Amino acid sequence: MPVPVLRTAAELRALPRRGRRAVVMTMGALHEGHAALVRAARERTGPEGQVVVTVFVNPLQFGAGEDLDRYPRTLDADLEVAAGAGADAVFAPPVEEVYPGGEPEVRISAGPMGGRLEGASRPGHFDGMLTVVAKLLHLTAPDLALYGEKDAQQLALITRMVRDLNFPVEIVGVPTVREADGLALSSRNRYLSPGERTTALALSRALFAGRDALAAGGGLRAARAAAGEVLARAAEADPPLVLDYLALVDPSDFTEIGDDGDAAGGGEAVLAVAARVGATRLIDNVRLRPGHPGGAR
Ligand SMILES: Nc1ncnc2c1ncn2[C@@H]1O[C@H](COP(=O)(O)OP(=O)(O)OP(=O)(O)O)[C@@H](O)[C@H]1O
Ligand SMILES: CC(C)(CO)[C@@H](O)C(=O)[O-]
Ligand code: BAL
Repeated sequence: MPVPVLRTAAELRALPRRGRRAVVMTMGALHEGHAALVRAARERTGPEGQVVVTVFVNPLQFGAGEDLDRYPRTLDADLEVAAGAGADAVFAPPVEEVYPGGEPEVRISAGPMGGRLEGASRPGHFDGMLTVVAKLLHLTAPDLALYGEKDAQQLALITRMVRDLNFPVEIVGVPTVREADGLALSSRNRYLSPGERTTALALSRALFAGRDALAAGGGLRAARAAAGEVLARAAEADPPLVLDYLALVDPSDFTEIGDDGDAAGGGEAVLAVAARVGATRLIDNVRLRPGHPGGAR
């Protein structure tokens, strides 16, 4: 069944509420990772509930020189993926509908966590991201909202915003969906040539090497070193991987964990990587659990 496409805030307000409402926010170019979020939303609302998918490429979270203009826009295909995964409606507004006053002067500040890691590499990104997430939460008024763990710092910041600013919504994280060879699904993967894709596999391989080193009893220092070795080899590949960061961080606030330090939050850590292959910038991460069998999940 085709899924209704709502273009304006007024159309969204006119959508009758039914049971618990879940929202899955995306920038479009939907793939199986997005479909997993929609299916997880459906499971949580039950058949009597309602799942709304938003498709909006948010200019505010792109920096100068980033890929705002070439970001893939594939609404017809997105509607099929959303419907196939169980969405009830897609909200795909034009920019003027989300930013009726033009570029906003008042924005959400992502605070100290927003300046770390991804925030250090993409200044202003998380302020822009949280500002649009706040707007989309107001517009869609959901009971719950689901986000992927692939964008772990984004998920941590949204969770923090909702707590700090008393948004009446439950935030749910969904595990990263990967290709059979480990590459995390990402809309930006479609920029990769076959050779670039082969090099890009080093991101997930590095993280898995880190997880395996931890499972073998090496501790967090060995985990990071093992990941670093994989990335160093990929830097010599053709085309090369250009590392932005490899970091071990505390999942609650994304502060870096020293080599011998314990992570706060029950000793868990996130091993996160960002790198460029050709003109494409990719990120990935795994959760590490020192002391747990397998070292991770
Ligand atoms: N492989 C994945 N597994 C689970 N969730 C994902 C995956 N990829 C993206 N998501 C989630 O889907 C939501 C929308 O993300 P977005 O539209 O930016 O897709 P993306 O694939 O991350 O794109 P990009 O390549 O631009 O980063 C976010 O909550 C994001 O974390
Ligand atoms: C959450 C989001 C839809 C806000 O534009 C975006 O950052 C994304 O797709 O992850
Ligand atoms: N998936 C995160 C959104 C962004 O890269 O802008």
